[in-house]
Amino acid sequence: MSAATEAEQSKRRSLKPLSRLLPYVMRYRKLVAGAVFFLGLAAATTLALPLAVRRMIDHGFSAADSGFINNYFGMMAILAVILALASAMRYYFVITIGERVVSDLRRDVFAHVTKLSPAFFDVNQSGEIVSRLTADTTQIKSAVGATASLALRNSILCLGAMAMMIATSPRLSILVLAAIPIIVFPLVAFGRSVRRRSRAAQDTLAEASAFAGETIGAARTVQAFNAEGIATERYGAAVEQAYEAARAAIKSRALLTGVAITLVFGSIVAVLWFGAQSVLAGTLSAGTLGQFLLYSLIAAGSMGTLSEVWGELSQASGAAERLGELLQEVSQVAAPTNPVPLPVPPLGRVSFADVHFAYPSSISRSALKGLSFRVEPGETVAIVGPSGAGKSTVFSLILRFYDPVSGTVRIDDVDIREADPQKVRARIAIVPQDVTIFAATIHDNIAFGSTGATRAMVEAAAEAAQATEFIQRLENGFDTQVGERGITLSGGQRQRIAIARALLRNAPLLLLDEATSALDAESETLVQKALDGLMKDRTTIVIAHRLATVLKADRILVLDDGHIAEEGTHHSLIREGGLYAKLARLQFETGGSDFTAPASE
Ligand SMILES: Nc1ncnc2c1ncn2[C@@H]1O[C@H](COP(=O)(O)OP(=O)(O)OP(=O)(O)O)[C@@H](O)[C@H]1O
Repeated sequence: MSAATEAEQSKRRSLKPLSRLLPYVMRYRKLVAGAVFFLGLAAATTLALPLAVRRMIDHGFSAADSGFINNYFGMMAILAVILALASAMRYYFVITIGERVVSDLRRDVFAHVTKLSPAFFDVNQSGEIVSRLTADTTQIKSAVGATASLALRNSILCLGAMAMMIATSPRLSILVLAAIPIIVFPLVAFGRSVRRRSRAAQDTLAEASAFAGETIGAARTVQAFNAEGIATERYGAAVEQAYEAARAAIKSRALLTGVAITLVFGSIVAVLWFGAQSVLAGTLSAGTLGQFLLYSLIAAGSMGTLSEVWGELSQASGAAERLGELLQEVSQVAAPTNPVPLPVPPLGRVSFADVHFAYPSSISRSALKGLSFRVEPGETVAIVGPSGAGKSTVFSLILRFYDPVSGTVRIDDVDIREADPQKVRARIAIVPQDVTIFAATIHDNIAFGSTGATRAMVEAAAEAAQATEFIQRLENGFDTQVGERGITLSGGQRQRIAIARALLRNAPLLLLDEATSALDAESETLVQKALDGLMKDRTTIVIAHRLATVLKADRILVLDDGHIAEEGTHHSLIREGGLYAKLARLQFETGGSDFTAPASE
């Protein structure tokens, strides 16, 4: 085993990460107090039962003593009722704590993750994060609730039963103590192998699940390529592998159970044999032996449970550690302690001053190389340039998804690194190329990001975005539920929803990434009209793909390899005969409507 995996193993075995959960648990002191009280009561009642049994055996069953026997049976019945009540209450408190803590944890992790900068999402898969949010928290739920209470109950029972064993018969207890190492050592060794194998089984299953998630998410593509068979085969093979891994784990576990029972009961039988000899010799009463037997059964049973619980707790500890890492992740674009306020009313001015930038995930390749430009309030500026020139990167920096390596990005004359990112983004409306539609109603999709928007405002935005007509034709109008990722809407409809969303936000600065996919003439006209309404009276920076858009712009910035290669109007740039003229010529020659596609040459 390599040093790294060994370190990882010992880490996995440590339960320390579970202490991270303590503050969550301690928020609910009353629940914890209730759980501990009933846990103690149930354990004490269980430990009291064998005492009653001994008195009964020793007293013997003779008809003359029916009153005495009745008393004892009455007491046992009362103990049973207390045990039942205490167990029910313990269950209620313990499980409620688990559910409560995990709900809080899920909310906290989600809130934290959604605030992390895009640099985090460049290197972390969303599927994995979601799995942490669901699978890891579920593991913690059982750990904090049921498993922790099992561990505590059985620890109390085990210690209590052992103490009672010593009190009952010190001589027999010494024999039991001598047997413990014989039982424990093989079990610990076996337990390790079981854990290793269960871990392997879990990992294989996680891989199979990831594949299933990806394939089901892309069901359309899979069917279009007739790849259902291959996908099923691959999934089948992965599931089979997970089965084999699980079977290996089950085998070791079965063996562990067999060995454990043999050792534990073998030892008990041996100890009892000695006990029986003592009873025969008259040095021990039969009742005491019975009492001892019951305590050793309780101790053995609770030890068995503890060994199982240990495995579950160490799994939960791994989950707590992963979630802890996620919670410790620091956003790279946090707000400064004393943010500089942005001027009121907003101006709508943007400037880049000698901005150099490389994505954190590919730091050696500069995406922007000394970019400088200025966009004045109310201006419409088009950015054009070959694919990969850095156009989308400009938008990402304006939105402060990333910070420049050097140079300054200013909005309304304030360096956005010194402002609160939320305040900066509140001044920006964006219509991206790939519109994100959520699985919600049309109304909620338009109102997304505009808290407090009234129904009338949403409808007015839809009207201005030329969307009312198609929305009204939907089954439930604005209350129609759209499918995941807006799958039930056409491309043009999705764009108009995005435009309505941006209109409703009513921000002074509009970032528009024109869609490259061609719409039919009617949709195109509607989208164009909607956009004209949106761009009116605000500063607009548009990544332009259409001639109509560049013709309308006050100014065109031609971006090439992370810097501004040319600047001017359509006509002046054509006259210059540089990169823009080449891009435009290619467009006319091919008759296409996309400016950026012809990147080569
Ligand atoms: N998240 C990212 N992580 C690492 N590199 C990136 C990331 N996004 C873009 N890049 C790289 O940065 C450079 C500029 O990309 P950008 O997306 O800004 O180009 P673009 O001009 O918008 O291109 P297109 O017209 O094709 O969308 C490219 O070389 C690209 O590979």
